[in-house]
Amino acid sequence: MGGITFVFAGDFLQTLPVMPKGTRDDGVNACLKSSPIWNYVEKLYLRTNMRVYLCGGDDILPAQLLKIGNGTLENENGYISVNHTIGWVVNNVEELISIVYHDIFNLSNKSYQWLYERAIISPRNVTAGEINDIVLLKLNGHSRFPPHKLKLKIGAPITLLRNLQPPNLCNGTRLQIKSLQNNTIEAVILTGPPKREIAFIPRIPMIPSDLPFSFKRLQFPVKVSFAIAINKAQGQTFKYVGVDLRTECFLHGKLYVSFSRTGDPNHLMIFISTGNITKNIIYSEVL
Ligand SMILES: Nc1ncnc2c1ncn2[C@@H]1O[C@H](COP(=O)(O)OP(=O)(O)OP(=O)(O)O)[C@@H](O)[C@H]1O
Repeated sequence: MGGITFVFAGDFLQTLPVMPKGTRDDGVNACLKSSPIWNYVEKLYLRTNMRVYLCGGDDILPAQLLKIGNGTLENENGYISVNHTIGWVVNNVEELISIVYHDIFNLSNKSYQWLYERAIISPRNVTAGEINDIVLLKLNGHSRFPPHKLKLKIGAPITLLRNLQPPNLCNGTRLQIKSLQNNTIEAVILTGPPKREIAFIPRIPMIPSDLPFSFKRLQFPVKVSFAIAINKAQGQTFKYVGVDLRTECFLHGKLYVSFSRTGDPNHLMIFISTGNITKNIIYSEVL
């Protein structure tokens, strides 16, 4: 390797690289562990769960999370039963929203921190989108753009979908809308070192990647983010988290990622459409 030292950081309990329409083998093959260089990597381990430690938690939650990640908390059908050592099971999606976004009608009176420290996470973009629509309806004001295009309201959190101006404005950066113009969104950055800085987001040419033919549209590269997909939540830390399990986690590591975004089980609310039992898929070959 020409004497250059590379440092890789990762957690194989978490989701694998996303391979569009990929099989289990495709995901596993894209993982660093499948690379020929893996045998030459010196492994170092970080064993303290800092999220839980900072919340003053004991060893119960970290141990439970590791069991979920390693698949040792499962019963024989690959399902696990969720109890208060992990989080609190709520009765429906409305309850999930009203606990995580308590008093959302008053958003304009809440601090910037209030929005920054909470999120609902969901296995699929479409279910996250449904929750965003429900929460947006609770906010005062009208959507500035025609609803079939993009529903946005002042005060709502948004996530950038493109690298606009690294390092401040990257794919995944969260912001809060301050004002909406026809061709720009004024927003305050919620995440990372530039938090609290004001940014102006323009419409940019975007080419949809999920269609069999390609065309360009001038669009705002943003998505409302009261609720986000689990893959977008990976790497993030929140104080209050709602996990929407109306649909099951369908790939390796998704359940572990969703349950490990906060350090306090009393701040983790979970809605499971099948009671308190949910699927936990683990690919043992990447552990
Ligand atoms: N040594 C530390 N001292 C204080 N806080 C820390 C330390 N390490 C991590 N944290 C805090 O713990 C939280 C998780 O840290 P970080 O995101 O770096 O961990 P991670 O292993 O990448 O997590 P994950 O992969 O699960 O997303 C963050 O809020 C971070 O600020």
